[in-house]
Amino acid sequence: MRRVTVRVALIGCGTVGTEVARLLLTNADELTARVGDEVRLVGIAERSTEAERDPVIPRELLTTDWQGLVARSDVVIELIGGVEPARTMILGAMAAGASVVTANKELLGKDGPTLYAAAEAAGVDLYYEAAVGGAIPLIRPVRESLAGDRITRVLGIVNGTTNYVLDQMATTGEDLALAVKQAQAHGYAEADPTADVEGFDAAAKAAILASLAFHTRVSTADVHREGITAVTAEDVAWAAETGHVLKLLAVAERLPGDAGVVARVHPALVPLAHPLAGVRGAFNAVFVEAEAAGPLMFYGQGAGGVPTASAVLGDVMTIARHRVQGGRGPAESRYADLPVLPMAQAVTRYQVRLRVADRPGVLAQVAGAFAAHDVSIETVRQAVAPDGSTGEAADLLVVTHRAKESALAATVGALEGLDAVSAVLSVLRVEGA
Ligand SMILES: NC(=O)C1=CN([C@@H]2O[C@H](COP(=O)(O)OP(=O)(O)OC[C@H]3O[C@@H](n4cnc5c(N)ncnc54)[C@H](OP(=O)(O)O)[C@@H]3O)[C@@H](O)[C@H]2O)C=CC1
Ligand SMILES: N[C@@H](CC=O)C(=O)O
Repeated sequence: MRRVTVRVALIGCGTVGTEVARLLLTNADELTARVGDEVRLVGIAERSTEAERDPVIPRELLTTDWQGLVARSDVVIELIGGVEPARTMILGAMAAGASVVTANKELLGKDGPTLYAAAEAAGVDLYYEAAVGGAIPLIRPVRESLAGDRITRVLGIVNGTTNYVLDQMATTGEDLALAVKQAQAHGYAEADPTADVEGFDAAAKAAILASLAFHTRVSTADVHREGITAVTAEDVAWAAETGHVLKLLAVAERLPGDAGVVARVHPALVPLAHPLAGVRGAFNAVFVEAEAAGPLMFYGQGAGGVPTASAVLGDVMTIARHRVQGGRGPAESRYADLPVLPMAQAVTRYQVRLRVADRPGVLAQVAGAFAAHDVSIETVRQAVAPDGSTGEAADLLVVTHRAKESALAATVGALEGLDAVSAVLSVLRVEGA
């Protein structure tokens, strides 16, 4: 009889866990053949063994005793999400000698170093490809394939739910609340979708990517975060009117001269000609720019049980091969230890929409406010609302060259102080131009 070499335990059998179990069970022979020894799902820990499950899940695999399960496993897959009890379970698994696969970006973004340290101390693997970009191979290229290069920037769409919601708002005119409900029904959203729409999920992913890309510890709290709840139908319409589409972007940059790292998540205007503009539904796409490799684009399904399960299984297979053939995955690398700088240091372009008095000299006053704060104007034009409405006042649309966030904030303050400006209607960052 074949010796069981790699015993796999699953904790959490929801949207992703069910699909992971399905792949492990239905493809067991093939996975075994690829590893060279048996890969077997030995148990699934859940809160209750009585809850309704997909028929693919054999009841005899279910247990509520995660500690007992972990004690008889070589690889533990954590798919419950959240900080606790997931952290305790992962640390318990490692202390018992098991390697861990997790998709838990919330925990990694808040407390990744504790997990890395525990993996190191126990001499086990920690893999988390599914934590960023769902099915897209992204962590491994950043952590391993680009280990000999110098990454300067990571820019992309890393949250499937918000991309789906903004896409629905732009293409069907649906409102945000309804689109979020649909994203939940598709299995894209987090257990609490606030994590998606308020940008927490994308911020955690930005922190994970920035830490790996810049060999520096960046936690979720270091990431400037704005979600999509303040995005209005008018913003979406204005984006289209000006040849853009609104996307929730994650941007992490190494500043020139290694002055530091800035990581941010916010809605941004993307020009229609840019590849990110064509990323629809729950798909994700991430540009990684490295000094030698140049720009690389990673694209694919960023959320959903089945695609995410593919990434989880890839990690299980890597660990299984390590168990059979020897070897270990990379440890945390934070030798660069660059300062993590606040949003005020970020540099980008802006589109500012202003309502001004329709009288001579106003344009000069507005231009003066930008110039006084060293923000260079690229274009300025009188805007006509997408619904064609006009009034006694005029709306101006100002697009700037690249400027520091602090300079733009000071400019907006100055504009608000001008009596010719009755309102700053919107300020949106422009990326990818
Ligand atoms: N859904 C997606 O598209 C993606 C999800 N992820 C990540 O994957 C992880 C799982 O997500 P997802 O499958 O969507 O989440 P779900 O909420 O669908 O599933 C979580 C499962 O874990 C169970 N669970 C919760 N607490 C415990 C516990 N203490 N002990 C045992 N089981 C528990 C839940 O049981 P109960 O039903 O009783 O609450 C549920 O079955 C999360 O970290 C998420 O961020 C990553 C990429 C994509
Ligand atoms: N809720 C997340 C799931 C994948 O990480 C998303 O919508 O991207």
